[in-house]
Amino acid sequence: MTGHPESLYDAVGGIDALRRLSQTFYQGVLADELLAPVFAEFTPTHIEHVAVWLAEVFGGPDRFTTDLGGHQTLLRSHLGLRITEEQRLRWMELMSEAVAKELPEDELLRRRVIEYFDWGTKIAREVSADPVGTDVGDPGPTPRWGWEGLA
Ligand code: HEM
Repeated sequence: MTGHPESLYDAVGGIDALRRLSQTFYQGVLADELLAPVFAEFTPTHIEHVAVWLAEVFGGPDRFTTDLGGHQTLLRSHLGLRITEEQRLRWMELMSEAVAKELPEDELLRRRVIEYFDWGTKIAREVSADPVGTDVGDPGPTPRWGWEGLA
């Protein structure tokens, strides 16, 4: 796309920007009374794992697939959480605030990133209704999200 780097990963500023985004987001989550209980098992590795996942989704290195178990592991992490729509919307609100704080002031870029989160949180919520240990099957490769949305 004219004037933009090819991938959303490069446009946001690479892994360091995604780490800052994830860090800021989790600060908000852990201070939030609706979401903090959902993240009772939180450990600081979450921050890095979310950044590595987002890097892959946005067209950067595929380290979540090669080192962290890939798409299936990501889905499994959400089993049993029983995420409500209210919690999903709060998640979106806190992530939107983190995007506004940490990502470049590029309207299209921010819109595409938020669209990904809206799509992804709906899947997380759906998966979370099934109990821990449910066979999630083969979900295929990690989804990729670009300037036109889902690739
Ligand atoms: C696009 C949306 C989402 C993405 C990209 C995402 C990403 C991730 C990743 C990468 C992990 C694994 C962390 C690790 O291995 O340490 C994880 C775990 C988790 N996610 Fe999400 N997530 C999303 C939506 C949500 C939503 C909507 C909720 C709840 C409101 C949620 C709650 C959790 C919790 C509680 C865990 C930790 C599970 C555990 O303790 O193992 N996620 N998520």
